[in-house]
Parts: sequence; structure tokens; C-alpha cells
Amino acid sequence: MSHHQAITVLGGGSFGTIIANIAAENGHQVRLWMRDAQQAEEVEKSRVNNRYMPDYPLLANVEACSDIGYAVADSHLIFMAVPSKAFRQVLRQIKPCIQPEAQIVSTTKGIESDSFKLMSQIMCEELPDHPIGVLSGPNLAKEVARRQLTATVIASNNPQVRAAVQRVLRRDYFRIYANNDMYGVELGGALKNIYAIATGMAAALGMGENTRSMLMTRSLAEMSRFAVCLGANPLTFIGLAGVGDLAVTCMSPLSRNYRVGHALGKGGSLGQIVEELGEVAEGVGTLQIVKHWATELGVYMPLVDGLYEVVFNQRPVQQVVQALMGGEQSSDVEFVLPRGN
Ligand SMILES: NC(=O)C1=CN([C@@H]2O[C@H](COP(=O)(O)OP(=O)(O)OC[C@H]3O[C@@H](n4cnc5c(N)ncnc54)[C@H](OP(=O)(O)O)[C@@H]3O)[C@@H](O)[C@H]2O)C=CC1
Ligand SMILES: O=C(CO)COP(=O)(O)O
Repeated sequence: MSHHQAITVLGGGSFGTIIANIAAENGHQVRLWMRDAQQAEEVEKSRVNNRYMPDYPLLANVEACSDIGYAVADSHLIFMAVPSKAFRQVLRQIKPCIQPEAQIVSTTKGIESDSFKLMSQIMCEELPDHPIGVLSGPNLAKEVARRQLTATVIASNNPQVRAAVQRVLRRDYFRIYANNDMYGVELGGALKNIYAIATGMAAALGMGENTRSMLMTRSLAEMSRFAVCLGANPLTFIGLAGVGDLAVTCMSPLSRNYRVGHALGKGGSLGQIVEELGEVAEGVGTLQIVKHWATELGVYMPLVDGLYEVVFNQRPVQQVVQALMGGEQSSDVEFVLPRGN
């Protein structure tokens, strides 16, 4: 019996494209759905996703298509690779046409605005009878495309989902660790985007490596504190989906969030920067969401507060930096505990 199965990837941006090709490298028949019919036809004909991943030839067993019903029809494993803004709407589109036992795995690193919901929570709400998982880790799509050695995390409380994703995506250059802390893994992926904006900005302002290290370490403390408050396991934050993804995103100009921060630090306007980027930088929306959510929950997040002031209220960076540096001095190991504990 063949172990090759029909796989679906929904979203034909940079990450969806590499996930589809990796599954195809393992011999699976993959349907890669994109909403734009013309784009799908071009990819299907040229065998390259020129808009998002040029110079990355797609294998013959990746089929680009724009009919979402056809994309999911025979699949028992569906990867969601659309931005968080589109996540719920795409799930609603597939609901009537998926196989009853299809497993759904999110690769999206964001939070739904207004509802403050994580992608796993949206999946539970929209498709309550389906096994779900989330994939997250230090995975710059462009580096994975070059087959740079990379590791990622599949989080699910369903062991069959963890095993299926490990089987379908494992390559000699792509290693997949398992975790059962879905909230921790997806919060790691979503929150680090905020701090990549901050480190990009710091680099543009000529701040050095001591500063970047301070920013990254205090970011880790802040994001873990927030995530633990929502029920995540603090240990997840010393793993690939926590500090691993934070590190790569805060250090690499290949990160779109880092680039947004860098351009802001150079004096650009947010609207123009985001438009010129032409790809999703989830951190901008996540910053707004987390600022409001943390206030509601009473979680102390001075970096989020400061960055929010700079990005959305045009407060001068120097003023924010002075306030942060002059703030009450706390314990270095006040890691995941709420302030005062
Ligand atoms: N790129 C990376 O390195 C990584 C990204 N991720 C995460 O993956 C998610 C997707 O990002 P990524 O692939 O990089 O993004 P891109 O900006 O490269 O592509 C976004 C894709 O989503 C599609 N899309 C946008 N809006 C909708 C919608 N309303 N309905 C259907 N499709 C839509 C776009 O289609 P169109 O072209 O028509 O606009 C495009 O195909 C994000 O949450 C990101 O954080 C996770 C790991 C690594
Ligand atoms: O999530 C990523 C790397 O793990 C990609 O980061 P950006 O979305 O900032 O490009």
C-alpha cells in the first residue's frame, strides 16, 4: 500500500508554496490553492510562483488551483497558509466540502482582531469535529526554499496529527519536533513578530548588539508572561517556537516584520511601508491586538506599550527609550511570573 496521500495547502504566498513543495518532495500529491485564478494558472504553467517565491521550481506533483472545493475534495491533511485576517473566512469556505476526518493544520502566525482569538481557537469554533494542529518555528520561507537546515514544531493534542505532519513534511534539511502546547507554540509565532519590528527599528537607528540582545531577552520575558497568562506552558518559550523564532525574526532582514521596523526607524510612514512590502507583516496588526488584550488582562508589557506609542501615536522613539530605560528596575529572572509575584 502506498503511503503517499493527497495533501492540500490553502494560500499560495511564500510559506504555502514551500510547504506544498516539501510535501511533494516526499512524494505526496499536493493541491496548492490560491484565490486568484490567473495567478494559479500562471504558477501551474510556469511551475514557479513568481510573485512570492521566484527561483524555486515546483515539483510536477504540486498542482496550483483556484477552485477551493476541488483543492480540498480528496485531502485528509489540509495546511492553512493564509494571513490571519483571512483565516476564518477560508475555513468557512471549506467547511461544506472537506472530508469528515480531514486534519487541519495552521501555519499562520497571527491573532484575530476584535475577538482576540488564536488560529487554533478559530479552527475549534468553525470545524469542531476535526483534528487540528499548529505548525510554527524559525522558518524564514526564503531559507527553507534554499534548503538551509531548518527545524519546526508541530503542536497538537492529537498524536495522529503530530505524526501525520512529521511524516508528510520531514526532509533531510527540515526537521519536525512535536509539542502538545498549541497555545504556546502559536503565541510564540504570533508575538515574536511584534518584537522583530522593534529590533528592526533599533538597527535602523544605529543601536548596537548589546541593545538588540537586551531587547530580545526582555521580549522573551514579556511574551512568555503574556502567553502563560493565557494558559501556555512556559517551557515552550525556550524551544524552537519561542526563543528560536524570536531570534531568527529579530535578527534577519529576510523577515518582513523586521523590515517594517527598519523602514519605520528610517522615518518611513507605516501605510506606505506596508504597501510597498507587498507581503504580509502580521506584527503590525498583532501589536494593536496585544496592546489592547494585555491591558484587558492586566499583563505588564512595557515593550508592547512603548512600540505601540511609536508606531501608532507617533511618539518620538527617544522619549519611549528614556521611559523604558528609566523604569523601575526589576529582577532579571522575573521571567514568566506576573509583576509583583
Ligand atoms: N513567509 C514566511 O517566512 C513565513 C510565514 N508564516 C506565516 O504564514 C502566513 C502566510 O504568510 P506568507 O505566506 O508569508 O504571506 P504572503 O504575503 O507571502 O502571501 C499571502 C498569501 O495569502 C493570500 N491571501 C491573502 N488574503 C487572502 C484572502 N482573503 N483569502 C485567500 N487568500 C488570501 C495571498 O493571496 P494574493 O496573492 O491573492 O494576495 C497570498 O497567496 C502568515 O501568517 C505568516 O506569518 C509562517 C512561517 C514563515
Ligand atoms: O515567521 C517567520 C520566520 O519564522 C517569518 O517572519 P516574517 O513574517 O517577519 O517574514
